[in-house]
Amino acid sequence: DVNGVGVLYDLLRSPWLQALLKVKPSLSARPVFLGEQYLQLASPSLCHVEILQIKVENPSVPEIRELRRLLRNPNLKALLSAHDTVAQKDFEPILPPLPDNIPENEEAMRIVCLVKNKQPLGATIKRHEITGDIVVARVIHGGLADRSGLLYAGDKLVEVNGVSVEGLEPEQVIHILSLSQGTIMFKLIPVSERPVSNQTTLYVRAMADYWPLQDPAIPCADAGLPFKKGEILQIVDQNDVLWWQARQVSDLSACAGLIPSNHLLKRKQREFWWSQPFQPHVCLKSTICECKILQLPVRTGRENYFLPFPAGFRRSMRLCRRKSQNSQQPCYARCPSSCYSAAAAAPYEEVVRYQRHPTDRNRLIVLVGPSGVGVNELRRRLIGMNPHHFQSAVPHTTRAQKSYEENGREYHYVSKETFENMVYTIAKFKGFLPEASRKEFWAIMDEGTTAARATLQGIQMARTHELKPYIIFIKPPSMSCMRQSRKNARIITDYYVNMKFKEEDLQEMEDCAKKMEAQFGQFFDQVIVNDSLQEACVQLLSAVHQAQDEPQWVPATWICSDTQP
Ligand SMILES: Nc1ncnc2c1ncn2[C@@H]1O[C@H](COP(=O)(O)OP(=O)(O)OP(=O)(O)O)[C@@H](O)[C@H]1O
Repeated sequence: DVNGVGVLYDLLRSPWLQALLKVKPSLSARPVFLGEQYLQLASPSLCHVEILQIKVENPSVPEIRELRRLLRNPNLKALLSAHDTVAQKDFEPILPPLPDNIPENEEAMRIVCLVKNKQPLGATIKRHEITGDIVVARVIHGGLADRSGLLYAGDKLVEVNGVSVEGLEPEQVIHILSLSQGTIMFKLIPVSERPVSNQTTLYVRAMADYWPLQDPAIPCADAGLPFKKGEILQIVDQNDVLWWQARQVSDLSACAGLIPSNHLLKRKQREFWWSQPFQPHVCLKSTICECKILQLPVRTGRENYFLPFPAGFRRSMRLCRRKSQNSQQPCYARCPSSCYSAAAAAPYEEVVRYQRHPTDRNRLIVLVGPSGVGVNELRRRLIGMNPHHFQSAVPHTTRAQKSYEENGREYHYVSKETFENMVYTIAKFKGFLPEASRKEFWAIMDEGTTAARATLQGIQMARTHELKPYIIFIKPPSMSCMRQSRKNARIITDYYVNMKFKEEDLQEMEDCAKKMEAQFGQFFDQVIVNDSLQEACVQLLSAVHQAQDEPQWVPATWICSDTQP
């Protein structure tokens, strides 16, 4: 972020500026003279600058008034002033002169100067297994090395600040770099054949958590990208079969990081499942040891210059194990198929952006939550707010019927198998949905303390291209908030009617919610914390509209299936 480049970038992408840029063609198509004003506009890519001449003639026309207001916008004036300032400055660093004693075979060498700063170079080094040379192991996509085009995987390091790296370990090279101040000079032999990258960008939903700092197998923990299940990742490099490069879709301007490939993460999950009693997402021991990170390039003038920054040494690792193993049943004894299927499932699900067409049927809205959290209350309130829009059909549930309830009044009580069959049938027979297509179609999945396996399958069954379910998790707030908000609320059990929530009810709700998040969190499109009923209701309403009217990430197979005959 040099002198607020991020701010400038945001400004250039701002909708009002985009709108202003769009004004120009319409002005030229329909000549409007607004007096003498010259305006220079820079496009977001900064690659072309447009001159817009506007003459004010008839200020009573609303569009002209709007345009004048936009032109007087202090942000725009500041942008133009920033543009002028930036354009006049020379950002090229002053480089030291090239050494006099350049060897005869210099054409095979590349000399690179680095100026230390706080940005990582985005490249790693390792010892070559056969030759023993120190080589650049990989260049991280979007990092400074990658953007500068000065460094390639396979480049062999010869000298650092005049010191030969022959016989040194990668850690020793990093140590030399860490002691260096100011400008650092590298000599390297460029790789003979640069790797050809014909990557296509892929978007995936992470179905597991990953913490690089807890993974002793990662080639360079500092270059790892941590992620949580449910997050959307942009995969930008799959050249390495074991370690891919990706970034969070929420921060696409960031440098990419290393993530385990599909196969590797799956293998980790499987190995973990067999080796651990019960502890999701623990990284496994491995002997793979690649590199340290080289950091901090700064683009320079005619030569390739960049600046290394000391990277931390590998952190020592310890496998996390469940503390009270003895008190736990082994995973396979408790829920064999859910855990195993979770471990066997693909760790990344390919997703695409999907915008429902107004004539498409509505997406199925699925509310998921622990019993008693307020799923039904929220649904009732929402339908009450707009009964014409929201279908008031009695939802189906897999939980047991309570004594005071009537089948078909609160819920249709169905077995897990029936629920799954029902969802399958809905998905199979397309004729079922058109009636519901003008209204929202609901499914409610409650989670009792023992129904984890079937509910997971239920969610998975519901995730079809026909229904395109939008899954909303209704989450209880913290215990202290629940004590407050549920002070006057009443629950009805099989034995007592209108009973107050007891401490253990709230605790059970919280435990159950944690379990649900741990097991199905990757499927949640949205999480709503039900503390204040009113606020939760507003959030639910907005979530439902978002699901139907705004682009969302959905499994790629849903869209491919749509195009199939
Ligand atoms: N945010 C809230 N604040 C106060 N009371 C609430 C809130 N949310 C729900 N309640 C109350 O908690 C009780 C249980 O809610 P509700 O019946 O909707 O739960 P549920 O999740 O549908 O559970 P079940 O599946 O067992 O029917 C109701 O009395 C409801 O009014």
